[in-house]
Amino acid sequence: MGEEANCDAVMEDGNGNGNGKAKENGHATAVVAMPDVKAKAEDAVVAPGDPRLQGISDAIRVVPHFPKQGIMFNDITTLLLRPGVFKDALDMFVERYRGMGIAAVAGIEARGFIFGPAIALAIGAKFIPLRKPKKLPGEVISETYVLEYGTDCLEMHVGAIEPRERVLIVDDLVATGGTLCAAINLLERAGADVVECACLIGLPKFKDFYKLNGKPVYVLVESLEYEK
Ligand SMILES: O=P(O)(O)OC[C@H]1O[C@H](OP(=O)(O)OP(=O)(O)O)[C@H](O)[C@@H]1O
Ligand SMILES: Nc1ncnc2[nH]cnc12
Repeated sequence: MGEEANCDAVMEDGNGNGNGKAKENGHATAVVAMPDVKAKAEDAVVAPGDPRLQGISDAIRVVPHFPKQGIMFNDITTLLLRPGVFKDALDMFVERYRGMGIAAVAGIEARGFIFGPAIALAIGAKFIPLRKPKKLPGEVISETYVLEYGTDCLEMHVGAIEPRERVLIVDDLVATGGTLCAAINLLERAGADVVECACLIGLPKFKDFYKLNGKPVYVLVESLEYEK
């Protein structure tokens, strides 16, 4: 697998002690990675035992050796084919972020675009696409990063976010954390207040504890189908 994210990234298992996750069929219940300190159990575990999580976990297909040997690809397109489960995932994010004064949801291309806009509309926030290079027509700021299979770059339109606006970053999956780090950096360079990062899936490479640039990462399910 690829390199670690080139920023401060460690992961909390959601119980604050590295143990006790409910794991079934390859994925675990929701966890949130808290920054800087070992999170207390009541802070860290989100919706423990929520019956929706098992359905979400079961709906994610794991494809071995895609796009290259050794990568266990977590495919969310199978979840998208099941509207009830897709809605459960969106609802869980909306329930968490509604009423938090979030002005913007920033979605990461491409799969963050599947979840981010629906969350944004439901919580009354604007949606900001963080795009791969040379896709946005206006003036952009850019951030280059390392990922599991190469390097990439995220871009955002100048003026998409105002200084001090509260923003949630959304993607389908966190693996090394490099993509989320780049998104955090990009938004903070524009003066935004990044509240949290939200992903459907976190890979167990991030086991025990993580923080990304000091920002919490909320993960619905954790994949166990992972080849070292
Ligand atoms: O935590 P990381 O190691 O940075 O990896 C996670 C990122 O990798 C995947 O996107 P990918 O770069 O494959 O782009 P795509 O969605 O356009 O296929 C995924 O959707 C995340 O954005
Ligand atoms: N294992 C994985 N599955 C799906 N998307 C990914 N992005 C980076 N690693 C991934």
